[in-house]
Amino acid sequence: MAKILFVVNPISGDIDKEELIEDLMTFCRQHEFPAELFKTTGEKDEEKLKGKIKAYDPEIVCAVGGDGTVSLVAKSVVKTDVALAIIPQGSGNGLSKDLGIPQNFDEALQLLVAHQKLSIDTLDVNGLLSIHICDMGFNALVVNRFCNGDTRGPGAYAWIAMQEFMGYEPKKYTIMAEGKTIFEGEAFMITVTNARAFGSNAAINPTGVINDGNFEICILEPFPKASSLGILYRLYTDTIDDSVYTHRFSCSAATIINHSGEMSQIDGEPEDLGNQIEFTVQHKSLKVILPLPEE
Ligand SMILES: Nc1ncnc2c1ncn2[C@@H]1O[C@H](COP(=O)(O)OP(=O)(O)OP(=O)(O)O)[C@@H](O)[C@H]1O
Repeated sequence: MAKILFVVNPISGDIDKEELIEDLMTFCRQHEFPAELFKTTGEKDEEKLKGKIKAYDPEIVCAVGGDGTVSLVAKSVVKTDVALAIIPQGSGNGLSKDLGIPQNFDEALQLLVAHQKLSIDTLDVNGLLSIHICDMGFNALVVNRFCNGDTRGPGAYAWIAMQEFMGYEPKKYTIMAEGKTIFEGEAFMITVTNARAFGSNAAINPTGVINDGNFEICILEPFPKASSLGILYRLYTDTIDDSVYTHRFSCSAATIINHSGEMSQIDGEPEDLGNQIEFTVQHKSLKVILPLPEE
């Protein structure tokens, strides 16, 4: 039976985890899975988790939290044989949705019994790992304010986005890939991703494939406020390519000059990536636990 380490974030998604931890342990006893628990504290979690994985030597490390918790586990198991499982308990749960992992607790837990393992691509961003979405511009600002605020949950994120939207000034970027400049100018946001959609289900990269050896750069140029609803509609109907304000470019390596030097975000966590940001795909570098293919 697979040896499992559960990594539980006690604060993610504003959800109390005590009862849930009981359920996890009962489930493992019922299925005779050897299992241990690692609770995050928000302080030196990566260092402590790596130590725990080395000592316990699990086959599966299961993230029980939001995108930040999933990212923490991914950093600890990337380029190893240890597989990442996800029980979504966050505000957005972006990667788990993109991977087709059930959002319901009991269904996600059942994946530990019957699943397939798939190796997916990740991104190296100035030496940091991105498993889902890295962006610069408007969303990064909202993520930054969300992470520094006191309130969690999807409502808090949407509230901050509404507050910031009206006054947001687009920033200047230069994007180079495959030996040429592919974009130079102002943008509302630049999203670099291997996946399809944000945790809100807004599909910024509707044709993204998570293990094809390429990632996409999605440019949302400045747009009149009157066009916002139209852009939102396109994001939620997989038709963002039809907008005159967007471009997508597929590549395996790129450099972005973020002229304003404003904060970026990687997988839901604010990051100061400086002015020059280098992206490289890490092909099939992360093993993930997924639902069995449909028959
Ligand atoms: N015990 C803790 N106390 C305070 N902060 C914590 C604790 N454990 C983890 N954190 C912080 O929680 C953040 C990660 O939260 P996570 O992304 O899992 O949930 P979320 O933000 O609610 O959901 P999502 O990312 O899906 O929107 C990290 O910033 C991490 O430092």
